[in-house]
Amino acid sequence: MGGEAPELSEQERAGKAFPVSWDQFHRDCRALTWRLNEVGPFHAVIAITRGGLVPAAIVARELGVRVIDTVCIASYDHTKQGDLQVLKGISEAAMKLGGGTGKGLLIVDDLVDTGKTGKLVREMLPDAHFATVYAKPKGRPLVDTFITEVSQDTWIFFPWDTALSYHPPLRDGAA
Ligand SMILES: O=P(O)(O)OC[C@H]1O[C@H](OP(=O)(O)OP(=O)(O)O)[C@H](O)[C@@H]1O
Ligand code: HPA
Ligand SMILES: [Mg+2]
Repeated sequence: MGGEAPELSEQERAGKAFPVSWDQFHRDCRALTWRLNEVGPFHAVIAITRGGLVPAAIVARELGVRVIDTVCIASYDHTKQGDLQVLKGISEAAMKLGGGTGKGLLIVDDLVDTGKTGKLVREMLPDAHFATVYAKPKGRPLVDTFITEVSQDTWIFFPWDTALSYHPPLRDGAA
């Protein structure tokens, strides 16, 4: 009977919550672009889907880059990380722009956590510049430019994954 404890999701293990609003996310993406503007110019932006699509659009708009490609990777099923699956690689046209190694290309993602996703994309484009909006300590060494670091035991809630909802008063036991 019943002995096994239910496996905790990464989010449950994380413990701390870091909710990000659309407004905050937009400001953080603009701050990221200020830093990237010192590093570029870039021939193209490569968004790691799906989370990288939103910052990639904002960053590309600010930098005036109109060539945007995707690398499509699935790993987290809501909050649990499984094996990484590359559903779509980098296009031939973007590869050509980066001279086969990614030189002059800008890879964008919303965050690095363990760094597994970033590592895989870096292997595809070793000379590209890798930027994320947020970084956790384990993944941080993989990133060239980021804006905000949060602790490894923090779960970031993005605005496209969340909705406003009722929150009970502290007096009634709200955390
Ligand atoms: O550093 P890691 O531990 O690899 O985690 C970071 C990756 O995880 C999330 O993507 P996810 O796989 O959940 O897919 P999504 O972007 O489609 O939501 C996030 O957008 C990063 O791409
Ligand atoms: O902290 C996180 N928030 C949202 N998605 C994620 N994918 C890996 N880590 C995270
Ligand atoms: Mg992602």
